[in-house]
Amino acid sequence: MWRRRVGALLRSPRTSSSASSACQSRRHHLLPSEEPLALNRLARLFTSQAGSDGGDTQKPFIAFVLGGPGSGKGTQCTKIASDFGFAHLSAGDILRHEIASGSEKGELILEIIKEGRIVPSEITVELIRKAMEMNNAKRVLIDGFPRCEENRIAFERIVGTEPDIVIFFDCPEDEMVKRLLGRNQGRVDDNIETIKKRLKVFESLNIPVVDYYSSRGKVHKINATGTADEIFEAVRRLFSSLRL
Ligand SMILES: Nc1ncnc2c1ncn2[C@@H]1O[C@H](COP(=O)(O)OP(=O)(O)O)[C@@H](O)[C@H]1O
Ligand SMILES: Nc1ccn([C@H]2C[C@H](O)[C@@H](COP(=O)(O)OP(=O)(O)O)O2)c(=O)n1
Ligand SMILES: [Mg+2]
Repeated sequence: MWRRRVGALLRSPRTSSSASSACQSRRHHLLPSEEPLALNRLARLFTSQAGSDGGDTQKPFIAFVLGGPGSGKGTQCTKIASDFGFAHLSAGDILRHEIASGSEKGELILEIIKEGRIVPSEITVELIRKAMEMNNAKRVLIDGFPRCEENRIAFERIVGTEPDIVIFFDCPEDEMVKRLLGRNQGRVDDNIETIKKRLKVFESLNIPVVDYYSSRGKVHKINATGTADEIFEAVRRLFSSLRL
């Protein structure tokens, strides 16, 4: 079911009209023989223990996962996906996938990420929307999103819904810097100059989003110091208490 949906998505006018020219030409000339490859390539974007239920289009349970760069969002999301049957959509991974595609949009994204800035929300939200549509999971973690007020508003406008909960991993800055400098994933933004810019962006643009959701009673703050397993114990208690 969802493979048909993805096939349609790759051919859909919306996809081709919203894609940049380079991205568009790639999709227009996608040969039938290449389509399964493209579907598999796109499907690898997310890790889903929930698996797609192949047809239920009710609104999924959505958890936004926030925290500074290096606070452990990706590490904890992997554990949550595995233990609680969530699809893990990492906004950063989705953007890096677009970079890897060689599209014009990807080139723009790369320049922005190198400078530690935030990608225009229409780009990020459209990519997240497509990943959600392809996945069709009942439970979704959106990792590293929203990064700013514009992200939040664009999600509500384009996806048409709000998160059920927001997880905020609270980690001291020096610990985040230490973790990022030790991440060794070859990322263009894990150098001290860019890290400093990203931390400023986090304080100035991301924290106000946490405050917004706090005012609506949606934030669950987790102390993100200690080992990954120790932190996950608190995460496990939280998710076990949810009526999923
Ligand atoms: N509790 C922890 N203690 C020490 N290192 C951690 C911890 N959690 C994650 N890390 C490591 O820190 C780095 C950043 O973690 P990651 O999950 O990518 O954070 P984020 O997605 O918030 O940037 C990774 O190298 C990861 O292995
Ligand atoms: N909602 C988002 C998420 C990430 N980005 C950009 C800006 C971020 O510094 C980079 C990397 O994001 P990612 O979530 O992978 O970064 P960390 O895992 O927190 O280190 O991507 C964005 O512009 N908008
Ligand atoms: Mg991450």
